[in-house]
Amino acid sequence: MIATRKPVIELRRLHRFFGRTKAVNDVSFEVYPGQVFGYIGPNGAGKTTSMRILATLDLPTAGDALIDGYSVINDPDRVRRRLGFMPDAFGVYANVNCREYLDFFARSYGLRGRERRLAMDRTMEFTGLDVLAEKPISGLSKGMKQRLCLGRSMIHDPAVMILDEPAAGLDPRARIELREMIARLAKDDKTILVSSHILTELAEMCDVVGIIEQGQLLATGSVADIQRGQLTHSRVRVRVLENTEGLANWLSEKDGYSEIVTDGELLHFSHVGERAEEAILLKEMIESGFRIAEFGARHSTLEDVFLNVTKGRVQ
Ligand SMILES: Nc1ncnc2c1ncn2[C@@H]1O[C@H](COP(=O)(O)OP(=O)(O)OP(=O)(O)O)[C@@H](O)[C@H]1O
Repeated sequence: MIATRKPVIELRRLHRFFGRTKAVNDVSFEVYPGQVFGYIGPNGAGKTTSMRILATLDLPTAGDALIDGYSVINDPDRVRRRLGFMPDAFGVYANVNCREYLDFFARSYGLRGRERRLAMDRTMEFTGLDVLAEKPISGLSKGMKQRLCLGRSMIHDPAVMILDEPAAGLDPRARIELREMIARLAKDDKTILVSSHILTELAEMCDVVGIIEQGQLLATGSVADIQRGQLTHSRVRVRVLENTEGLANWLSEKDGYSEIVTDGELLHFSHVGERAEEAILLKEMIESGFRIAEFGARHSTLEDVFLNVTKGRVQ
């Protein structure tokens, strides 16, 4: 389905260096219409830098980034019209209420008359800010401020939205609401690039994720693909009706099983490999005459996968 379509967001061998810091170092990926792409990496990985280049707020040292086929270097105006950028930190003016704030951006995008009123109504309704229209921004909660910032980035109804760590600092309810808003935007056929340093925060809402560290993309694909590409780390717990020590000795002669510990009827061990190997192991245990009453494994979580892919390097 995707292969025949043109990408809406495209990074082509993007580089951005600040002195000796390689903030973005040869990053390429594509995002297709209607996709939500999760851009995940630890602090300082290069997410904001690449997003700012896409938003035409900075220029690459080398390479290019395209929105709907238009280059951020050669066609920044066309890029801006098609794109809404929600920065990780945004400034607000004192003594301005929500309606005035959004109206300011609507005017900045050149919306006039009925078109502007419709854009305001649509945005206020979408973000749930209609009930808070007259409230001064200074009195808004963090979650409401994020809604306002999302509203500001969608006021001109862009096809592409770039959201830089929108969930940072939000409480669980605000996070869920944000996730629902992103899902609604995706359903409206927006193409979305959303960043976070927490994989689990994005896993559910993204079709594809890209993991970046030290300016380099380490992995891209669906969360399931990335998980599959990793060897599973699991801690296995077996309850055997007798001869636990015998089972421990039997297991210690096999490759790939470590940290073997016995505790009465229980045997614990670690396994690094493919999950299917555990099913084969269980079958072999039974065939070797061990009376297995329980067999359970705790597999690595998404967070573990993220930690495995990245090395925690900073520059
Ligand atoms: N204007 C700048 N001048 C010098 N170095 C910069 C500049 N902007 C970013 N950097 C450096 O580039 C690297 C990448 O930073 P960037 O803000 O893109 O990371 P990030 O993945 O968005 O991190 P965070 O999650 O902390 O926002 C960091 O080492 C940062 O210090």
